Amino acid sequence: MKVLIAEDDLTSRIMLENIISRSGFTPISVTDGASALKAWRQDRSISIVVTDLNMPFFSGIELCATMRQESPDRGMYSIVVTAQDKPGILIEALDAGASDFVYKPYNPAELIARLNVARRHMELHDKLEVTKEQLKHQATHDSLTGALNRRAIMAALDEDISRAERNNRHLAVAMIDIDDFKGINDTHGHTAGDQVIRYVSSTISECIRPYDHMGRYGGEEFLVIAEVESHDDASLLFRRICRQIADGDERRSRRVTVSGGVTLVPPTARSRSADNIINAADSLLYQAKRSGKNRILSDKEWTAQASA
Ligand SMILES: Nc1nc2c(ncn2[C@@H]2O[C@H](COP(=O)(O)OP(=O)(O)OP(=O)(O)O)[C@@H](O)[C@H]2O)c(=O)[nH]1
Repeated sequence: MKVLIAEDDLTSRIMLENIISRSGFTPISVTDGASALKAWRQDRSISIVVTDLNMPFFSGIELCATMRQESPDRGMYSIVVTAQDKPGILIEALDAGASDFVYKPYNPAELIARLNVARRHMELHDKLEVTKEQLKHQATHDSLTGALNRRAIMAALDEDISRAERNNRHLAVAMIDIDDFKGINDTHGHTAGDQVIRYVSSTISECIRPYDHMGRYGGEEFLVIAEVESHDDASLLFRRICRQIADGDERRSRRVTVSGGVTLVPPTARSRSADNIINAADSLLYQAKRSGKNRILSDKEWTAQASA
């Protein structure tokens, strides 16, 4: 764990460096508050700061206050060290954002004990951050496939519609459903059904680009949002997905196929809401199922078929 030392006095700085490295930390030394702030901004792995109070240009209290104001959520533990015994200085430092305060001359053992408190504090903070990330992931991802869950893919759809409008881009939105999935469950069991869901999910994500989105919309239904150039571009992409799912895994005793409906959202279609887009993709999916399955039908293809 790195400890940033801000101390203008050479003797005090060397003493701090010794104590800090003997306690198993990695010391990083600077000689004034402004350099300390710069180092802290540049290196996000610095979480503990030991600072002198009076330094040229920028005091230890100003340093603690600025760090707190700039990054209130960043894990940080700051210890102000001073020989100054001005009444109220301890309260002033703690109120400004310092975590601890030590008077000089200090007992090295006491400073080490305080650094160990800082270490425990930061370890707990890091564990909480990991748990927070895990909970965020669980809240937005489907546990079977690891894909975005319904709430998250719908949120992505809203964001993608706005971004596509802003950037004058076309979006293709597809609803994809596994064919005869009930039969797979009934014949091969629920676990085999789950494997098929995972296979379809991973195949779709392999076929789209990193900035496109896909999520599990329902049991065996997936919503895919891709940025495309045109109708033809969209048809090409979803035909490839459909083919890849049907042909991609030759080890399967039973061929897995999907059907889908893909609707193109041009940048000018400002009035189209997410619900409206989902309904359009859903009714094209219904037509794809009715017209024989193992196909993904776009609105252009459907219009052409209907008027033929
Ligand atoms: N194994 C498994 N099955 C699921 C899951 N979620 C939904 N299902 C099943 O998916 C099946 C969906 O069947 P249907 O809606 O009748 O559709 P289908 O058999 O695919 O028929 P078509 O859509 O017309 O091709 C149901 O039997 C559900 O129980 C899941 O997480 N795991």
